[in-house]
Amino acid sequence: MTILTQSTTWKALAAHSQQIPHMRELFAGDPARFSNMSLSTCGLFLDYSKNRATPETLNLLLTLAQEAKLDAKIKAMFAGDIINTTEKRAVLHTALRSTAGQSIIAEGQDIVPEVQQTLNKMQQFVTSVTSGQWKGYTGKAITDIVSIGIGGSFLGPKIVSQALRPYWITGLNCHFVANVDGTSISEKLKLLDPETTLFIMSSKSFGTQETLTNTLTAKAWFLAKGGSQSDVAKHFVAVTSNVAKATEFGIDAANIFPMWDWVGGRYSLWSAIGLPIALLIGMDNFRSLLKGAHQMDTHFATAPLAENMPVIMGLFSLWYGNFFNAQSHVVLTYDHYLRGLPAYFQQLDMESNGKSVTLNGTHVDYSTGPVIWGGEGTNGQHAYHQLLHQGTALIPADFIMPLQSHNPIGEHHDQLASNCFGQTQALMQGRTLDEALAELSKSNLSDEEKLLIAKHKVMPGNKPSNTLLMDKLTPETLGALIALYEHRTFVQGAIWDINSFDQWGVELGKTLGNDVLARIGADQEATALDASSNGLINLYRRGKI
Ligand SMILES: O=P(O)(O)OC[C@H]1O[C@](O)(CO)[C@@H](O)[C@@H]1O
Repeated sequence: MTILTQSTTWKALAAHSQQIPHMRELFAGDPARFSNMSLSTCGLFLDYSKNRATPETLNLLLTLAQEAKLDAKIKAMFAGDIINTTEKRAVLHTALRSTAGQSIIAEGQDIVPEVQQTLNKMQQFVTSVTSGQWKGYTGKAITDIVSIGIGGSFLGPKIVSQALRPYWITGLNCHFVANVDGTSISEKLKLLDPETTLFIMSSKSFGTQETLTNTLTAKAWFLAKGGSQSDVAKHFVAVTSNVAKATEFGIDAANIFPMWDWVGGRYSLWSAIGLPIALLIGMDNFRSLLKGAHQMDTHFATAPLAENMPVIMGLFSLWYGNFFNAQSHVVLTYDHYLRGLPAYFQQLDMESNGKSVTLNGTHVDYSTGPVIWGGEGTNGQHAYHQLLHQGTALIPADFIMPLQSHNPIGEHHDQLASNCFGQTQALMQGRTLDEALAELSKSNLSDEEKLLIAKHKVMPGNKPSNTLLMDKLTPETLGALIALYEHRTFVQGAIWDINSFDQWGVELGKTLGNDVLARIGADQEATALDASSNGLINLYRRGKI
């Protein structure tokens, strides 16, 4: 048994979870529930009133957070303590959006100056490329960027660039390659001209198979299409913390942008890993993205727990996972530009909190990170929302929507908003048997048929959701929104007493993958592994079933 589940507060929460009235009743009993249970900060508005919660719920959850020393853990992260204990690293993505005058110490050194220097190096590079001063090997300006990276070195740049499409002011095109599947890079290369294409190789470790292989393919393509070895420096740059490996690989030292051990891959879009974003939206907009995140950092570090947006969201997610057996959490973006955000939050949360031992190695006796999934509204309403409304699983939902559209055409945005709010209402209130029968009262069905159909139309309701709104999707509000989810993930990991900043689970697959690769290329058929793995490898070697 862990200390957490033995605590009086945990037991009180378990008992309390059985006593919460249906949300319909909670709303009926408190006309001020919306204003009492909403919060506004950093350009974001959070309505958390549609949760299974009374004031007692919040008190208990906040007590749980205090007992887990959440306050002290937040301070430790911002102070650069070694909170990633298994990798012996500080966790300082917040330093990437710090302001020039701040001083943040990691491993005995103030890291703010090098963060600022890197931003300046990015600025010079962005100016040089976007002004046309940076020339390709035939003297032409760059028109296309290809970002090669995977995981945190891919999702952040890709999804933020997609989200900030209205801010693409530089005229460049950007393409992203992550998967080692040769189709991915081949389809991109077909569209490109080597004379005007610049590759950014993004890999913190400079050791990731997919990224190395894709970069080698890109380089071979460049050389085959007319570029020479001495031209490579004009077309390949890298972002990495492993400068030695990058130079050994052939990237000019002057074209390497630094990364640091104290930035986790899934928290790295704010570093030079965000270079593709900056090349599309310009450095001023990139700095606004950082500013929005910094505002959320300040809020997270200073607001009382009861008024702290990441804390409230983290606590409610834990509430459903630990006390209502919710196994997944859905993120529903009512904005086409934000369609990629669920995938981004999926990596952020699942790679961070997909853990099952506490910091001291004890096996947890409670659920940790849920499955994060989702998509854009209204599309999902015609697909998986059915299960949200009437399925047997409890799936808490976050609805995210800007009040103003970048494309205000006719009634589109009013319809979008009405669907978003209508969904949260339907999830909360559901439909009773009497209501379903009343709806059928004028039909020609027999009473027996009416009752049967009505039973199928019953929706239990009481399904929790948060609604997050912003005036408009801007670099600043997006920065705040992403930082909000980063900190929400931290809050849960801190209470569960797990390390949210390592990812040992992905290592075994990588190691075995390399072993399988050697067996695929070996002289003889595979015999040494389990029967299934041998069988699959040998089928693959034969190339047909
Ligand atoms: O930037 P790198 O070192 O190539 O790593 C890519 C990704 O691989 C992972 O280690 C997991 O596969 C992620 O955490 C990381 O973002």
